[in-house]
Amino acid sequence: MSTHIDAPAGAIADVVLLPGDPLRAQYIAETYLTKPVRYNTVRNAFGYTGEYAGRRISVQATGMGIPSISIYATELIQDYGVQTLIRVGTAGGLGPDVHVRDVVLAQGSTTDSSIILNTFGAGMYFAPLADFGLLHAAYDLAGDSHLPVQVGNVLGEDRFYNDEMDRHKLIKYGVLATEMETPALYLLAAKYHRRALSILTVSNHLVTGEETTAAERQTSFDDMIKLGLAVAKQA
Ligand SMILES: O=P(O)(O)O[C@H]1O[C@H](CO)[C@@H](O)[C@H]1O
Ligand SMILES: O=c1cc[nH]c(=O)[nH]1
Repeated sequence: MSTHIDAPAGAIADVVLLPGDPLRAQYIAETYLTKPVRYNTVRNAFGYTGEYAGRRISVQATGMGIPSISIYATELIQDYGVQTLIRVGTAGGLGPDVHVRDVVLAQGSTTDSSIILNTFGAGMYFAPLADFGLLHAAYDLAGDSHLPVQVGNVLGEDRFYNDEMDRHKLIKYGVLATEMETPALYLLAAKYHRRALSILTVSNHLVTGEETTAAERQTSFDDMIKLGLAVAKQA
């Protein structure tokens, strides 16, 4: 076991889907995996391993924000040897061409977090990027299933409530959507030479105020989850 994951060695697959919400982890495991076994309940950050189309896959809840996903991603990599990490999360729309229920593939992640500064020191602005192979596979698989996706830069924010940030400048520079974990996931993947991708569903729009109903949210979550599983199956 590791500090935050109470699973024996070998209980976690080499590819893991990472939702923030533990109940989304449970939903993915119970809806899509055959023979799912829950390997973690520490802090209710549920983790499951099962099979999807013959491929062994795990699903681990990460909680919200960079500190929380950093704990789970680091332990999955260091203590359980996980090679491929695919976040399946929600995001707030920013760009004018982004709408609720859209699926966004995070090619890169801009951030106001100090993790880049704390890793590289002043004057070096490392760009956290998705693994190109996973991104390419996700884009192709989405096309195969006629699921429109947007690909680009997302904001990985330190705060959910932040009325001091000028997001309009970021929108002018093409940032599509905002969420709270991707820069840490991509940074850790780079550090440990692992593969990572964030697939996001737009649940609300910060500029237009567009919202989803619970039923619509569920459908678009399913599109994202199925895409994440299809990418994981190939990984
Ligand atoms: O839906 P999840 O995966 O938790 O992701 C988004 O939702 C949370 C905020 O409500 C943050 O974790 C953000 O990144
Ligand atoms: O971080 C997030 C996630 C969903 N919606 C937002 O507005 N922000």
